Amino acid sequence: MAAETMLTAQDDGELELPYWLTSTEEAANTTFLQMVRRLPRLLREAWLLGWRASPRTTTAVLVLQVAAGVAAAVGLISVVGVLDGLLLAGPTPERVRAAVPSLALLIVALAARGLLASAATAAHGRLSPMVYEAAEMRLLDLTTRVDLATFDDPGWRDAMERARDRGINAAQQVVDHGIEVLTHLVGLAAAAGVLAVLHPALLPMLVLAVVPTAWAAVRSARLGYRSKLRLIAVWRRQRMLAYLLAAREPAAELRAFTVRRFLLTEVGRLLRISTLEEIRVIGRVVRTNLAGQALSGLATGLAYAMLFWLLWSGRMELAVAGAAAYAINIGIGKLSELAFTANRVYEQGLYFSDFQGFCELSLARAEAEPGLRAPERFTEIRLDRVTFSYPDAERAAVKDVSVTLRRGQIIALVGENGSGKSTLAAVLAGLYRPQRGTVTWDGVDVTRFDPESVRERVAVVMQEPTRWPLSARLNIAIGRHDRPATLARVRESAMAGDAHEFVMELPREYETLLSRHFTDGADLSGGQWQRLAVSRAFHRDAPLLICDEPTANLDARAEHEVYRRLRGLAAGRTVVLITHRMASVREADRIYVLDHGSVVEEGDHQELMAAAGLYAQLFTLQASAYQSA
Ligand SMILES: Nc1ncnc2c1ncn2[C@@H]1O[C@H](COP(=O)(O)OP(=O)(O)OP(=O)(O)O)[C@@H](O)[C@H]1O
Repeated sequence: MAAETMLTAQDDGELELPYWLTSTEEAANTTFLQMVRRLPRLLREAWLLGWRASPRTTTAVLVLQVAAGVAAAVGLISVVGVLDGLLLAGPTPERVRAAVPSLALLIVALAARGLLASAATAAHGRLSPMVYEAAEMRLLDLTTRVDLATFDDPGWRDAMERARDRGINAAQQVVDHGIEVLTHLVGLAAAAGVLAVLHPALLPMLVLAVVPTAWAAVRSARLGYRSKLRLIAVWRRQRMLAYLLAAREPAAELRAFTVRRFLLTEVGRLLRISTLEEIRVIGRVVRTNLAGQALSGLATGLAYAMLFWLLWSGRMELAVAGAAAYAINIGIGKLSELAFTANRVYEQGLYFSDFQGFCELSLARAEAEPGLRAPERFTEIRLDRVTFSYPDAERAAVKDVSVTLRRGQIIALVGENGSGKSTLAAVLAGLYRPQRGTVTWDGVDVTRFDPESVRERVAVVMQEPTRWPLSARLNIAIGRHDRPATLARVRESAMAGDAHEFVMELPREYETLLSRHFTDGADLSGGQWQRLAVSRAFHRDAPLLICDEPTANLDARAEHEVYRRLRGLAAGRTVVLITHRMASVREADRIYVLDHGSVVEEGDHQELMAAAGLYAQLFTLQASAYQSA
């Protein structure tokens, strides 16, 4: 059974996946030192990210956080002053008096730190969602800017999934933790400065105490990231299947084919794999952190032992030792916080690099936008020896095809399933760029036109039209969303597409929301959706209309109507028609017959019938089926 062979988790929890579920990406092999070296770049990127979202708020957060850090540092120095004063030799009132100025400074510093930290938190609270918004918008902008072929590239889709999955959040967190790192750095500088003044030998002890914790944190982050990298394809598939189990559209087929158990088993298997992997990783993370903490504890003990030795051997005064003990305590706290937040920056930086990687990849794949706009109308579109292959495909979907479309003509593309008709239509619509050959509009190569302007001259009725979760009116008007659409115009388009009648029967007529996912939403039948798609294409009012099986779901009357109107529309326009219904093709001005991506016959109906080739075969087969029925 397929489910049996799909995925297996070995006893030790290692992943064994089919080839299409493994990520080809190399795992993160960063070492601790590399992480430390990477930190300044990440902090700079965090700054840039915040700056792009809001320069004012980013500056405010930074200034306030650093000022709060400075106030905390002043507080620390004044505590040392207080201890110094209190632990002096001499009568108590004098010692108290000596400590008073430092105490006053401590109170002022604490109050200032409180105020500054609150203001910083408020500014930070504003900045964080702004960064999220900017990151999400950037991702969506780039996702929609790449050409359609990129969407068929599994590598790009994997990168997009990773960027979507954690990248946007990571962008926000890199900024959040990046700011905290700066604050802790200021605090640490104060503690280290105090210690260096009190006794320089104590400083390395401080560092020694924190290195193991930092190492453990970085190693844990890396373990987690590597495991996520390995699991990303598993999650993607699991989410896809979980969506199908919960979505409305496949609900009927799911029950009719009683595939519930089969799919549940698949989802369960995928979940099991990720659970096993996560349990395995968490075990290793806990062991790593335990080792880090034990070593840190040992080093802290050593720092205090050194302090006692300095005191015992008379190398340090009691007052100084008291202040040093306090500074060590604070310093270790600051260093731990710094290690923790720096590691958070590094950890999120790994996911953030997915976000950046995706942005770079998409920018490289973004369509070129030459300044020349496609002409409003054309007389002739010519495809000359065009070849197009999908990414990773072994065989070209369209091979060496030459086609000429003239204004006012109806051109039909026929052929068996998979012969390349839809792909050729997509090339005509400017959705795919051929790898070989040229497409010219009145002699000008389309690559010289802004691709968006080419597509503006084309209206397409897709094989599976998109069911936009919008009102019936907008589902038609979206065909020309850039122009104001009066209800009268929308109604006209609906009439042309034979959709007006059923729309008027909907509870709120043109304002009815066409989505069952919302209250009061309505759904349409397959044929009604198709008529709406035809209306949308009519509404687009473009010189080139491409209809990819526009009538597959239509009843005989509706089909007849659509073709009658299509013929009417062809005057002054060009219509490309893809259909398996040979009777609808008869009246086309020119028919191209495709087989395995190549044009094998062309001509009008009479010529092709006379040639007695593939077209005649397909036509006679259908005609005889009708006659015998
Ligand atoms: N997005 C895609 N990615 C990879 N290969 C694809 C993609 N779409 C189609 N193909 C492949 O390209 C070839 C031509 O497909 P196309 O959809 O153009 O055929 P068609 O003639 O329109 O078929 P049908 O009559 O079934 O609609 C097929 O072998 C198909 O497997």
